[in-house]
Amino acid sequence: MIDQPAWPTQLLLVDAGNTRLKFKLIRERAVKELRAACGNGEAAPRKQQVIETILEAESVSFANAELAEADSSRHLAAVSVLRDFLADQRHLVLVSSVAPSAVVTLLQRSASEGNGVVELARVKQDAMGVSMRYGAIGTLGVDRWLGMVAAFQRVEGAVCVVDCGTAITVDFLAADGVHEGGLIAPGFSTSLSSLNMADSLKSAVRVVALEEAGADLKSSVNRQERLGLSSAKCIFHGVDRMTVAFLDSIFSQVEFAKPPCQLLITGGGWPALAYAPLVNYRYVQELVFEGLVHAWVAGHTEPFPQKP
Ligand SMILES: Nc1ncnc2c1ncn2[C@@H]1O[C@H](COP(=O)(O)OP(=O)(O)OP(=O)(O)O)[C@@H](O)[C@H]1O
Ligand SMILES: CC(C)(CO)[C@@H](O)C(=O)NCCC(=O)O
Ligand SMILES: [K+]
Repeated sequence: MIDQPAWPTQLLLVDAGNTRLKFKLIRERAVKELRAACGNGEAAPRKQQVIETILEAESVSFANAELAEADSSRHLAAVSVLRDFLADQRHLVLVSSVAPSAVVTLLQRSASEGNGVVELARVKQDAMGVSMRYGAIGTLGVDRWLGMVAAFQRVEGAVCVVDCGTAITVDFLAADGVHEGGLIAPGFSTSLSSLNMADSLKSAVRVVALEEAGADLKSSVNRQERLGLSSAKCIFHGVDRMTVAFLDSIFSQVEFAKPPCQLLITGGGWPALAYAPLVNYRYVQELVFEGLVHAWVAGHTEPFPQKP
């Protein structure tokens, strides 16, 4: 554990995923509220205050820079947005990253130009009520861990976290915070692109995806009985049914869990599925951001680059 840094003027939260980089800015006024809720910085934060501050924070929309693998010019485009944004502020950049380390290095470089510092979340075996049982703890994705941390602070009981992005990840925590285990499956777009399709077909599938997103709710045909009469529709419905069948298997595990278990869904891929499960759930688009703040306040982030 490290000494907690002084409270910054503003907090920039960064979720560097496999495909995209997501930012959320907690402005000065909200940081002050958070600080007050956390006492002198040593006490545990009032969890609800953290949640509300994150939910209310403006700016999710200001930069959702697309990251393309092996395309650092796009990384740079994202980072230049940060650079403009962070100039002359005493800011702290909290990062969750499962992206290549070059991404974090770029973030750090631009943050330091603006007199800011970067702290990286790292998976901890036992922290904030959550206990990991992964064999090699360093191999667990920090985004999954932060999602579990945030979910447990919200629910304070058994919970299943489903994160829909490049991958669909599933993690179950028991009521005592012990990680029972998880699943990693390809996300919707990942499954689509894993088929070796001609480029013309790829764009046809994209068009179908857009049409279906709107037509879905109106259609009288059960989603798990839909068939295609074109290559694009066959592919789209194939991947859709595979994804939904996978999710349904998770949801029935939650439904019949004993003792009962709550369901928290996160990730930008969920709304795109336009899918209503039969179990009760809550959708929180930015669970990773909540987890980041909890982890920082509790001293579970580390300066980047690490001090020698
Ligand atoms: N029509 C669709 N139906 C279902 N899912 C879709 C559809 N279109 C896009 N998606 C999913 O939405 C995801 C976008 O969500 P999100 O922004 O959380 O993920 P990401 O940023 O791509 O992933 P990561 O966090 O790993 O970088 C895409 O990866 C894709 O899997
Ligand atoms: C599974 C992803 C890609 C989801 O973003 C990420 O959490 C990750 O890279 N995880 C490492 C593998 C693991 O969690 O065991
Ligand atoms: K993600």
